[in-house]
Amino acid sequence: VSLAQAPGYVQLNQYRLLEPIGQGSYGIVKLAYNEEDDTHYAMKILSKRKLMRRAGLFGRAPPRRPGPGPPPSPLQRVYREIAVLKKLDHPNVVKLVEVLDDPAEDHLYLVFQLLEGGPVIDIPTENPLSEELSRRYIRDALLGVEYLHYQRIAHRDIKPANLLLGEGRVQVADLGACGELAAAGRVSGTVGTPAFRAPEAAAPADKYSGEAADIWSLGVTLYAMVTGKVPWVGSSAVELQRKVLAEPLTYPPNFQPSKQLRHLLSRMLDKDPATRATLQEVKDHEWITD
Ligand SMILES: COc1ccc(C(=O)/C=C\Nc2cc(OC)c(C(=O)O)cc2Cl)cc1
Repeated sequence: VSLAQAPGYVQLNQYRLLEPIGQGSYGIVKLAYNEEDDTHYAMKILSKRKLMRRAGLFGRAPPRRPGPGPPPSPLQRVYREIAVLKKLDHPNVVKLVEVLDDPAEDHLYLVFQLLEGGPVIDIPTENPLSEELSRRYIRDALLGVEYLHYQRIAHRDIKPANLLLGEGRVQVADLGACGELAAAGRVSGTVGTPAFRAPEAAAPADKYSGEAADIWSLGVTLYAMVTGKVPWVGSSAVELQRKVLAEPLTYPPNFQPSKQLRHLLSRMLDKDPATRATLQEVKDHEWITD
């Protein structure tokens, strides 16, 4: 019996999967070519089994009593992300095109509009962005995050890898960690990326505000754009969290930020969420409106 030579690529409905273009704790993103409309897309591929395994228990038992139940499992979080993404429509938020979810299949495919420029910057780098370019990118990110907050959603994992460049503008990606701003008592500490996570993320959930944490992450992201590195590093999440809480903001020796930018970063990276700049104050800051 001659096995028909399987094609060297994976075909999924009208999509031909091509090379990987993104990788993270969530899974993998591949370039995909749609033969029907002769257009490329970004295909995010998730494994339901892997997501359930990360949940520890095999899919959490639903809370028996009303009120904030246990935090959603990673798989429930993905379905929440999908439901949220379908509702969203803003020039600075990624566009979910379609979801391929075969119940019999372990893989879940999220098809997104391709943002051909990819992440705004890959850190660490010796070639950071100019203040002018960083200003343009962070302005777009602010509009995207403002729209999410208006929809009562906190992103909770803002970082350069989730700010993608397409059609000359930045779009915010990856709502995998997002939380409803309204949901009280949700678990605050465990989402996001440690170097970009707000100092209060480990505080009790009622002290935690998703909006303020997003401003902090935007501040770390802006710092990363202009310096090419993150402000605090640690060999473990615990050591990093300690430094973020205790150590003052410093700049690399050969880097001289403008006075306005230094002021803006000190306002966004205020360790106290209660006095930290609000999104409106950032939008009105002279470095942004320059
Ligand atoms: C060099 O050229 C490149 C062009 C595009 C990319 C790219 O797109 C990467 C990730 N993409 C995404 C990730 C997401 O989550 C983690 C989500 C989401 O879940 O919202 C959506 C998208 Cl699109 C990379 C390199």
